[in-house]
Amino acid sequence: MAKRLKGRNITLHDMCLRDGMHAKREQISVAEMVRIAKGLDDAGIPYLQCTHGAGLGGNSLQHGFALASNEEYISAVASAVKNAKVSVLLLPGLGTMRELKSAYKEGARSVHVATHCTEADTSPQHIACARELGMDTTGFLMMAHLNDAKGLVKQAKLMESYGAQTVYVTDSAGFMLPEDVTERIEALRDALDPKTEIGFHGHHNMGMGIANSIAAVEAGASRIDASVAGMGAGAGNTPLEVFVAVVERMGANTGTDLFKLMDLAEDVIVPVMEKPVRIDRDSLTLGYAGVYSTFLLHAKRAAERFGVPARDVLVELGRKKMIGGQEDMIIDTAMTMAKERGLLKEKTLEEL
Ligand SMILES: C[C@H](O)CC(=O)C(=O)O
Ligand SMILES: [Mn+2]
Repeated sequence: MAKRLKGRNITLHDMCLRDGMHAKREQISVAEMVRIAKGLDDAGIPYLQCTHGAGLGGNSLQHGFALASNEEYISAVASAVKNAKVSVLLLPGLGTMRELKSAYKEGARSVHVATHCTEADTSPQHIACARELGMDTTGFLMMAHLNDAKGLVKQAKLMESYGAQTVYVTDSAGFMLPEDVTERIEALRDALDPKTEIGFHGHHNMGMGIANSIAAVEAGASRIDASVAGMGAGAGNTPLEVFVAVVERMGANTGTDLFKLMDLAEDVIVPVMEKPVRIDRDSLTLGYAGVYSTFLLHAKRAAERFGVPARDVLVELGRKKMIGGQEDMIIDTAMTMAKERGLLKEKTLEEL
């Protein structure tokens, strides 16, 4: 039987030093970042993302404070790697063009400019600025399950018109099933310029990270985000070394060294994790209910504070279709639920 991905080239983008920051409550040290980045570089990973979990401008009360500034992380990692390109995440509004220029100065050469899947029109200045700097520029449509294929095409075309060289379908909630991915990526592939690359960023909350990324490649994506050992928000990103093993068996080329990646996962990244990044009751709920993976630890904290099960809070956040940037609504939701359940007395509410 012919190998389904025979001859396909896949460009991998590792996320463990950016999405993985969510799983570590932003507490990865510069030394740990450098060690992991060297390992990724040595294993042939072409792009690795490294910033605060929420990207440039992410250090804040809302999103938490990292152990170092983005500039410190980027500069240390960029000078430690030989071949890999260092990338950053930028959510327009949280990160600014000033911060993008500063990241470039420290050595960042690629950027994911990220917007909600219906709000590409908040990104033209940041995409144009990245192109002026000569960066590899991606438009990154988050929570893509909340827009249908036709709607996503409209948003992707906007990003392409602003100068994005790649447009990503981003399954921030780990909600999608392979057919959802196929439909969206095929629609983008049909509508965008053949020179524009298409990417897919998956979360493993429903155990679909590998299957969804394969569906994306089969439908025309050439760039895949993943994390060695899966270190990322929720149940983590598509586990990179597992993806490499599977697609190699299917005949694709990633240009990476699988055994080096396995060793890096086992010997370096897993020991750095605070808790195992895995599918458990709460991370599975993220996927099932369609909730932004980044909300997991915020929801667990709010649930504990107000005595409501985290799963109930997450289901409610999914029902309300809360999106990135609405982190304060997690506390509001948990508090309202506690009040409705008679767990909060008015006096206690005032004290809060
Ligand atoms: C800020 C988010 O963590 C971006 C991301 O990785 C996603 O939406 O998924
Ligand atoms: Mn993510």
